[in-house]
Formats: sequence, structure tokens, C-alpha cells
Amino acid sequence: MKLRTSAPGLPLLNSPFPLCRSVIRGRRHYVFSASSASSLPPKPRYWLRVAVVTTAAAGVGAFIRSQQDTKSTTLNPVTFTPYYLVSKELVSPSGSIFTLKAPKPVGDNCQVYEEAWKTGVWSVMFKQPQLQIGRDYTPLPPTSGEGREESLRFFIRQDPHGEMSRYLHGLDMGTSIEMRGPQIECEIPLDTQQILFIAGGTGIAPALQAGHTLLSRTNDTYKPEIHILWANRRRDDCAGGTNDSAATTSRSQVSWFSGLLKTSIAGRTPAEPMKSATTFSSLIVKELEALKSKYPGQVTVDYFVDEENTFIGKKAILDLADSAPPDKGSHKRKMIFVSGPEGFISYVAGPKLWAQGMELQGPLQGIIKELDLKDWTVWKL
Ligand SMILES: Cc1cc2nc3c(=O)[nH]c(=O)nc-3n(C[C@H](O)[C@H](O)[C@H](O)COP(=O)(O)OP(=O)(O)OC[C@H]3O[C@@H](n4cnc5c(N)ncnc54)[C@H](O)[C@@H]3O)c2cc1C
Repeated sequence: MKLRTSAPGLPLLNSPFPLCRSVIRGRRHYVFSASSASSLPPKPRYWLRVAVVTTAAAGVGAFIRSQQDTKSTTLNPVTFTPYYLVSKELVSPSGSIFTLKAPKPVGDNCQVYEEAWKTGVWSVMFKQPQLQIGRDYTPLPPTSGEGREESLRFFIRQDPHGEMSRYLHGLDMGTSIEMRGPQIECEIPLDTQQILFIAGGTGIAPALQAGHTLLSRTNDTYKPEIHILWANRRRDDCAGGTNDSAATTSRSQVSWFSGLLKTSIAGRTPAEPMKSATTFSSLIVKELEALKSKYPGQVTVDYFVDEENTFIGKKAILDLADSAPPDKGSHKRKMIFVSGPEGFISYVAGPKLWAQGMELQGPLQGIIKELDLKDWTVWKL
């Protein structure tokens, strides 16, 4: 585990995207240090001076308190805002959707969220109050029925050995959870026409965000597209998901989960992706389906499941990249996002680098480099 050594709120990096910053999902950790109060012995004071100083201090204190009170009801990147847990729905054996409500009186959260949703992929940092550690989580796009102003939803994987996720999954309804943000992870430029999103596990949350942001720009003349390749360890993680393209018929023989690139048994024919024997669909699959229904013809999703021996390989990526219409001088941007556990990102696009207290994108490697795709900008989340 690497501690984040830079100041809270990482600096924006030099990148083709003005609002992108470099992070690795799951590695960006933060520990808050306890503030040390000074305890100097009191010195003699004239009563007047005492009165003036006391009055001034009280005034400043009241001002600061009032400022803090005002700020604390509106999500902001500097101070932590207390939200409270209103629901926790099991999505798969390893993950749940958490819904957190903003405090009352409601601040200007609607505006804060709107700005972030318009921009691209974003996250917030949760604080664990006992251990004073921070971890980043990705809000899921709002569903139509939600109280837009008040709540944020998160798909959080339960890691039995993880400090924060264990803490979150053990919380009772109504518990307060402090968060700060938004942190813009990557802007989606307005000229983006195609996104190929390669997601592993909870990396699907930023894929849903990217879909929400990109597709909400749809109009009569502009119909952007997103193609999602989503890899999971087990079918239960994406129950009910069916493939839109032939991508999974071209399977890689390599699994990247567990951080190890274990090669599947030589000569073994990979199993056909299991057709869902039940009508049950996980909540995340339902949200992907809802996105497809809302923007017909603009979204495809393909599922890859380790236990079914279907892995994201070069051909799956190439098929989708090749299906995108050629640029023909239209200067429409085509982007590949890669999001998921560290080993997954390394396998697909090479590892990110750690330099001068910051995590950088690092050179393009992995299977995407081998494909030598032209016209595509790759961004590791
Ligand atoms: C921008 C961003 C967005 C994210 N969005 C999401 C999201 O939407 N949903 C989500 O679920 N996650 C998300 N993450 C990941 C999340 O921030 C956490 O990293 C994750 O929940 C694990 O944190 P933890 O405190 O539970 O685990 P940690 O305590 O940090 O442990 C992480 C892993 O390391 C292992 N470990 C810890 N200490 C040791 C040790 N001493 N020796 C060996 N192994 C050890 C643990 O077993 C565990 O598997 C995101 C990350 C980033 C950077």
C-alpha cells in the first residue's frame, strides 16, 4: 500500500486533457495526520487587551464556524462534508450499491454534481473516522427516480482485508460518512465521438459515468458512441449480462485478475459464455441496459468472465476499434479508457508510474500497445 504523499487534492498533470489527473484506481491512499495543538503557558495581559483579543477571537471563531457550517452542507474538494447512509443493496457476492444522502439543509450540491457530470469522470474521497484514512470512490450516474440534489450512489467492492471497504460494508443505516470532492479524474472533451471503455470489476463505475457524460450530449446531428468491455472474475458479478457484439468469441487465453497473468490450460477450448439461466440481472447490468435503451444504437456492452474462460484480448479490442468509422478529417476524438485493478490496467495498457509524489500515466504498453491503434487516445484511470 502506498501512502499518498502529495497535498490533499493532487495537482493536475500535463496531459492532452486539461482536467485529467493521474491516479491508479485502488492505489491512491491518504492518511490524515492529527493536528497538534500548541500549549504555551499563559502570559500576563492587561485586562483591556484580554477583552479585545477575546472579543476578536470570538468573532473570528464565529465567522470560521459559520463558514464551515455553510461549506459543510455542500460537497467541496477542500473540507469534508458529512453525508449519511440511506441504503445498501447487494449487487453481487462481492459488491453493493451504497446510497448516501447529503446533509440538511441541502447546499448547492445539485450544481456541484451537474458541473462534474458535464465534465467527465470524477470521484470523491471518503474518510474513515477511526483510522483517519481516505479512499476514493466513483459516484454512479443518477437514475431518473432519484432525488437529484441530495443523494450519491456508489458501487463498492467488499474486500475482506481492505480497511475502508470492510468499514463501509459494516455500517448501519443512518451512519454518517464524510466525503470531499469532486475530483475530476479525466475530462471528456466535447469533440469526442467514440469511447472504448475497458473495465475490470468496479472499473465499471467510471464506464457508466463516461457513458452518462458522453451520451447526454446527443442531439440530432451528434450521436457519440460508447463500447464497453467489462471483465469480472465470476458470472455473479455481472448476472444477466448478454453480449452485444461478437467480441467474446475471440478470447484471450490470459487472465489478469489477482495481479498474475496466469495462462489458461494449454489447448483447452474456452467455454462459451454462459447464457443467463435465470432472468435475474444485477443492478449494474440493469443500469447498462437502461443506458442502451435510452440511447439506442449508441451503446454496446460485452462481458468477459474469468470463471467462464473469457478474457479481454487483443481481438476483442481490435474488433471494436476497427468498427469505429474512420476519421476522414472530421477531427472527432476517439478515446480508450482503461479502469480497474492495478494488474488489469498494466495488462491492458501498461502500468502507471510513480514520480515526484505523483502517479503519472506512464508509457503505453500492454496489449493496446501491441495493437498499435492509430487515432485513439488512451487514458488509464
Ligand atoms: C479514482 C478512484 C476511484 C475509485 N472508485 C472505486 C469505486 O467506485 N468502488 C470501489 O469499490 N473502489 C474504488 N476505488 C478503489 C478504492 O479507493 C479502494 O482502494 C478500495 O476500496 C480498497 O480500499 P481498502 O481501504 O478497503 O483496502 P486497503 O486496506 O487499502 O487494502 C487494499 C488491498 O491491499 C491488501 N493489503 C492491505 N495491506 C496489506 C499488507 N500489509 N500486506 C498485504 N496486503 C495488504 C488488502 O488485502 C486489500 O486487498 C477507486 C480508486 C480510485 C483511485
